Amino acid sequence: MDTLLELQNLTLSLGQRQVLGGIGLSIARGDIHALVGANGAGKSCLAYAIMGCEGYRPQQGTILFEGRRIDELPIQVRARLGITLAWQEPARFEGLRVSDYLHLGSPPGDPITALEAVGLSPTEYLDRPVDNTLSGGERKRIELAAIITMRPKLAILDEPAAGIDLLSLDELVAAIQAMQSIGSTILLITHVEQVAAHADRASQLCGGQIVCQGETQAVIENYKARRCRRCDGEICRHV
Ligand SMILES: Nc1ncnc2c1ncn2[C@@H]1O[C@H](COP(=O)(O)OP(=O)(O)OP(=O)(O)O)[C@@H](O)[C@H]1O
Repeated sequence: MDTLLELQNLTLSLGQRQVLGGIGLSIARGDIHALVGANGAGKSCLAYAIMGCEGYRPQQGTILFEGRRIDELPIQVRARLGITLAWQEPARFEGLRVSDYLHLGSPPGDPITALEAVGLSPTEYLDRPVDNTLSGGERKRIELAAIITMRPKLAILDEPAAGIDLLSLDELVAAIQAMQSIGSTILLITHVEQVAAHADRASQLCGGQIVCQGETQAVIENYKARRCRRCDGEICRHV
């Protein structure tokens, strides 16, 4: 396997609370890897730790990206190496138009193709401001379009389906697959089975620990059946 990202024994405490406890995870280059788990399982914290967000530096463990240790590197260096994160709450930029936003940093991809990939009409959206005059779902799609234009090596998507209407979930999946087809590897954090089901592999998180990983459907079934190693093989108390 050509491993893009490898986490070894990653442990993160915030204040008195341990939110990640000895995470081991490998993600293959080119894969969509789904991360599932109940509210509070630690999915977003893991995303922030990989991205290098302020305040989320692990106390223990190693993060390897393309075989290079990155856990001591600041967020902007990790971004330059090709890691990007789409936050659970999509960004607002008062005064910035969608076309400016999609051209920020002169990304390699074409903003028009990217907007079409997320199901938004370029003629209708390019001149609109990226502020609260857009719905949450529209901002979420525009953020995904920005990632498509960036062509990162690793895109971490935190709940990309949040705020996306049920009928548009297939379009969201198509946009994620478009990212994959242009070479990005995707860590896909989602509660929506219809979206997670399209991943190549998956991991299940409970209480800051990976309790199951492997073939996507098997992990989803394990999660839905509430099987959880951490909860002593009993019904998971956290689902
Ligand atoms: N800055 C912080 N300080 C203290 N505790 C935090 C902080 N951020 C998150 N936590 C706690 O860490 C745990 C994991 O939170 P996280 O946001 O990673 O969960 P999640 O799996 O993404 O949940 P959800 O599905 O609800 O988004 C939670 O118990 C949360 O309250």
